[in-house]
Parts: sequence; structure tokens; C-alpha cells
Amino acid sequence: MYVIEIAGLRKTYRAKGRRDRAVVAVDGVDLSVAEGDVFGVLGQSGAGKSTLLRCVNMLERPDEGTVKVGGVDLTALDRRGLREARHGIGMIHQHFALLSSRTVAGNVAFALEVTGVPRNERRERVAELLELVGLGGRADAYPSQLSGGQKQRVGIARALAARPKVLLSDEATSALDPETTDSILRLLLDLNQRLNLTILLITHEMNVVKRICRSAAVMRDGRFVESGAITDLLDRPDSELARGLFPLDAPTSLDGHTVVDVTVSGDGADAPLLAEVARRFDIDVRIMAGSVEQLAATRAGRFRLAVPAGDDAPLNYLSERGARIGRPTAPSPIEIQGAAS
Ligand SMILES: Nc1ncnc2c1ncn2[C@@H]1O[C@H](COP(=O)(O)OP(=O)(O)OP(=O)(O)O)[C@@H](O)[C@H]1O
Repeated sequence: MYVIEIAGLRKTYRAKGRRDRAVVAVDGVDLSVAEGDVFGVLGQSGAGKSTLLRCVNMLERPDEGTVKVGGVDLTALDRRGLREARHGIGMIHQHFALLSSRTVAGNVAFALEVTGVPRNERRERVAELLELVGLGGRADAYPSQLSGGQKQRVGIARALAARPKVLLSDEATSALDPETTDSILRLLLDLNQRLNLTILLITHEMNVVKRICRSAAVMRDGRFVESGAITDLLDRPDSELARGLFPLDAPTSLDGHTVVDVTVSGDGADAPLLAEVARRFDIDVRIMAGSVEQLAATRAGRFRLAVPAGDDAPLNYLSERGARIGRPTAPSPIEIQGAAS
């Protein structure tokens, strides 16, 4: 079952009084996120990620298309209906968006006040939420006394106050150092599993996709250039996401050799395939670049190999054994980004 279903979404910004100066931020996006999935939208600055995410809870109203959350079309709701529907959609932000004049408990309680939860129920629920995010002892601290990671934990507790089925994450770890990023990603994955929380996140960091996403889309110029389950994307030899997850920093040709990019996933990731092919065909298999890693979705690896030119049998054998073989190409922007993070 899909918890989020977006079809034909378009959003254009027009400069006031200048209809000729229009920016198409989202240009016809279809997106379905299954219940319990962690779906990442990856793209560079200006790709349209924030606009897309803000359309999911109608902080931005799309010009065209439908946005269904839990089966309800938000574009068809009036203000009151929308207010209610938003209780089912939590959101966390890059810069946390906490109220500096309120304590940690006060920030989380605020989300319950606006939904009319009575005072003693609020107190209990706040304590429960702070435990859930690992901030049990910090209820009376103020945001200025917290680290970035702790602030984001408050943001997460607040976002979960009304027990939403969906959490939207707007670059939630972009302002954090790598270690803190890891701990927040672990928390999100833990919440996804414990609460069956569906998470839709936007990010420009390949590492975030690697660690917690089971599905992903690459967004560029307002469109999805590819999208799907990570295990399926890894099966496509030309997948930009696969290339970004496993950047291969090596030449694309070698004299006297056929150079190919090989992707393996699932059980194949740890099989001694390369040794096997070298033995079986009595050839030297040169690994020019590559790695095997644990992703949230599966274990997978990618290599750039050079095998002696003129005989397709070794590569055909690799294909038969489940490896995906592709021609090496110059790095895509996403791949360069992956190499940098
Ligand atoms: N309120 C706005 N008014 C006018 N143009 C906007 C507005 N918000 C975004 N844009 C433009 O729409 C395009 C997409 O922006 P958006 O913020 O959605 O991209 P993004 O992928 O989230 O990038 P970033 O990570 O830099 O925020 C950009 O060209 C941006 O300048």
C-alpha cells in the first residue's frame, strides 16, 4: 500500500508582476512511497527537492497534479481539512526550527497544544517522546544549551508528537558533523522500524541514501531522472544512483583490454565471482576501482574491471552469475558528488 501518492506534480514560481520571469521548480513528478519505506530524493541545489517536499504537506500549493497522503487528496481539502490532514504528516528541518524561548519539553509540548491535547496528557506524551529520541534527561534545557544533534532530536520528537504515519525530512542532517549525522540516521531508521513510520527525505548527500534509504529518486531540473527501489536501480547498468553510491575513479579504457563496470548485489556481493572467472577462463582480471558496501537496502558492490580484449565469454559468465555489466562512462554529477562525500 502506498502512503504517499503524487501524480503529475508541477510548481512554478513567478516573480511578482513579472509573469515572464518564471522558474519551474517541479516539472511533472510522479512519486509513490510504500508504507514503512524510507524514500530519499537526491539532487543538487536548485533541483526542486524542497519545493517537492513542501508540496507533500501543502506548505506550497502545486499548480498541477495530485498529492495523496494516506489515500486523501490534499489538493482537494479546505483549510480545516488540511489542518487535520497535516497532523498525520510530521516534518523535520535542516536548521531544526525550534522555539528558543521554550525548553526542550516546551518545544515538544507546543505541537500537542496546537492539536488541543489536555495538559496532563501532554506531560506524559512529552516524556514518552523525549525517551523515544534519547533525550530523557534534557526536558528542562533550552535549545541554546543543546548540541546540533540534540536539537534535531527535539525536532524529531516534536514532529512525532501527533503520531503521524509519515515523516518528511528536509535535509535533516546537512547541518551536522559526520558522527552526529550517523547517530541521527540511526535514530530515523530505528523509528522507521519501531513505529512503521514512512519517511520521505530530501538530501544532497549520497551517504544519507546509502545508510537509510530503501528507495530513492534522482532529481534534476524539477524532474525525476530515475526512481525506484535501490535494489532495482542497482540492477540497471546505467543507473546514476548506482554510479553515485559506488563512484569509480579510474580510466574508462586500457590498451589490449575490455573495460567494464560490474555491479553485484544481494548474495552476489560477497561471492568470489572475480576469482572464479579468472580461474575458469585462465585470464588476468584487473580490478581498476571498486568496493563492496552494506547499504540500508542490501549489500552491494561495484567494480571497474579490465579483462583481455577479444573474448566475451568471461563477461557473459559474470552476467549469468547475476552481475550487471555496463560500459564505463565519464562520471555523472551525482557520481562526482558521491566521490566527494
Ligand atoms: N519561493 C520561491 N520563489 C521563487 N523561486 C523559488 C522559490 N523557492 C524556490 N525557488 C526556485 O525554484 C528552484 C528549485 O528550488 P528548491 O529550493 O525547491 O530546490 P532544492 O533542490 O531544494 O535546492 P536547495 O537544496 O538549494 O534548497 C530554484 O531555482 C529556486 O531558486
